[in-house]
Amino acid sequence: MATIMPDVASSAKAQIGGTLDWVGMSNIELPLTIRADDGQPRAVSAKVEAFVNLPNPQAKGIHMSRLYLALDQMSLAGELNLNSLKSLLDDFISSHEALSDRARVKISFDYHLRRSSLLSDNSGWRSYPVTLVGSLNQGKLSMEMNVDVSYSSTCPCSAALARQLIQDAFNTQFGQEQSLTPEQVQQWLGTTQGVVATPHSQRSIAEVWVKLDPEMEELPIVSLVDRIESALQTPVQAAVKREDEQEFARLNGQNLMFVEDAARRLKLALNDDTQILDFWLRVNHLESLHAHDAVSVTCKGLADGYQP
Ligand SMILES: Nc1nc2c(ncn2[C@@H]2O[C@H](COP(=O)(O)OP(=O)(O)OP(=O)(O)O)[C@@H](O)[C@H]2O)c(=O)[nH]1
Repeated sequence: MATIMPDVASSAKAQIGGTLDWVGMSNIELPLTIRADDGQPRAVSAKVEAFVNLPNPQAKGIHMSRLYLALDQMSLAGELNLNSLKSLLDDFISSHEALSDRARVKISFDYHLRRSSLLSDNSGWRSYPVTLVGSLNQGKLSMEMNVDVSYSSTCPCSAALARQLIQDAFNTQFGQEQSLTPEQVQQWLGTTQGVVATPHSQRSIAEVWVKLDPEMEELPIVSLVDRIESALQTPVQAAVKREDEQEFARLNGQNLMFVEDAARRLKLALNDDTQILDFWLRVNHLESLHAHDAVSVTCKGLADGYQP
């Protein structure tokens, strides 16, 4: 005869009563197959947080194994897309009938994309940290996605100061010359005395959160990364030959950016996308001039939307 095991989650009362906003698990290890908007199913190694609420102040606890098994089933069932996320949240609630009326899941993974070189006929992998957050609140579904994009930012102030030093060096070198030829100047410009100072650039990170239309079927990872990179113009590169490096230098010189400029570029680009219901973004310039970072934060500005 099977032993009857005690089940305190169902039978015991809470020692101290009180409603709880979220109860669940974090750092759940989960292999998943993601299908984003490039149509290519891709295996990722995800870390997951899963929660339900506990509105009954006397209920001892939730059933953690049920949340875990619903996630496990999703991982085995096929590709993760917005529909499977919705069913997962429904499972969280239905497996906690009479206990919970809200559910939340957060799935974090790195998504690799092939990126073409700037000029040469090459391509390589770039990795983008992605987080999906789905929540179900008394039947109301909300889907959010975050992607972090690395790029290069060259300081406009530093560029102007460097140009002034170059002008000064030109005056010192040629100020007394009566007959200066273009060849002389061109030759001089190709030396380190000619370009006597260079502006500083920094590795920069745009953290972008978007609210997705729950009716959407595909995860818009690729279109969001493309939109962000094309607004910034200087994404970190994968495969780089000399012609690509020279083009990168040109793009940096033609897209000088303070942290304010980068945030405004992204705001404009995201406002243009009708699939994005709301957004919040933070750009971080990991300065090379000083040890602290320059940061700017903005959002779409909806009254009931993301707040800065
Ligand atoms: N609720 C809760 N469970 C925890 C916690 N830490 C570990 N667990 C364990 O999670 C395990 C799974 O819980 P349940 O889902 O209730 O497991 P179960 O009773 O076998 O499953 P059901 O019969 O479906 O309820 C239990 O063995 C708990 O001890 C905690 O802080 N809260």
